[in-house]
Amino acid sequence: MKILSQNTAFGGMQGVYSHQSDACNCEMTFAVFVPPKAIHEPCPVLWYLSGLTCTHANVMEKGEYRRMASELGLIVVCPDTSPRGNDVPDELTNWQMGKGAGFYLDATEKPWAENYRMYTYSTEELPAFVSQHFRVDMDRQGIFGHSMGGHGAMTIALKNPDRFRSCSAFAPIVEPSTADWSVPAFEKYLGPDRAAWRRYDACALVEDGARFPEFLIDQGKADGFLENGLRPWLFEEAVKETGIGLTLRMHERYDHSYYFISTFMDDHLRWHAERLR
Ligand SMILES: N[C@@H](CCC(=O)N[C@@H](CS)C(=O)NCC(=O)O)C(=O)O
Repeated sequence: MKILSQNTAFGGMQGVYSHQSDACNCEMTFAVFVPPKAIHEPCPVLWYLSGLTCTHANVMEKGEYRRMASELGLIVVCPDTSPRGNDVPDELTNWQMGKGAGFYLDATEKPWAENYRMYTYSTEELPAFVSQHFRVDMDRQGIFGHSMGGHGAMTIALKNPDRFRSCSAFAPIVEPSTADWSVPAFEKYLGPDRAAWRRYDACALVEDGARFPEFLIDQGKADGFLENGLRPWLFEEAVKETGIGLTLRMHERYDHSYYFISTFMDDHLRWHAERLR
């Protein structure tokens, strides 16, 4: 593991690290915040998955999670959103595909399948690596994210209900297989057979029988992507009569940015901490 930076914050440590990833076939960077409590005992771990165009750094710099994570004793891990490097295929002029747009899936189509394996990376390789290098209590894991990362968090929780005790999302893409900004990417990563897309679609997973106890979703009503990209009401519809709990909060005037995310960050951290006790 390479240490790229470590800074003391709120009595804990915000670090940025990199390692060679077998899943993505490239070097991957990630951020870990370790609260002071982890000096004495293993702490619960919360995975934050970011949205389109992001790296590990956006939430680290603008998410404002450290004070509350420190207080609650939560380790927060923030992976990158895609493979990186000069050898990794990309669409340079398209921010919804390629680098910064991994969609937390394992691509099956050329030329993407060589590197774009963010599902395996975020659910297997990175957790194994983090558990080796940090004092994490892997029996207490939660997952959350924003937009494309909200989609990642919800689909990963639905597919791994025994591993995660809590899940929440800021402005998630709840049905990427029908949303404007993800259909072209799914076609390229997964091919034309839409049956294969359902494993990476929260609404479809629920329709197909996947279950998770409950979700918290916050959504801004002034979010420009609400109508065509995000559409949380589709998930509200999908969970009806399934036993899945949903707290969906729609907020007047808030947009899609980190001003919105940081406003509700404390609520999400508390939501997770209560379920990771
Ligand atoms: N680049 C896009 C916006 C992409 C965008 O809003 N990305 C969100 C996630 S979906 C984000 O977190 N951006 C980085 C940031 O705000 O720091 C545009 O021009 O419309």
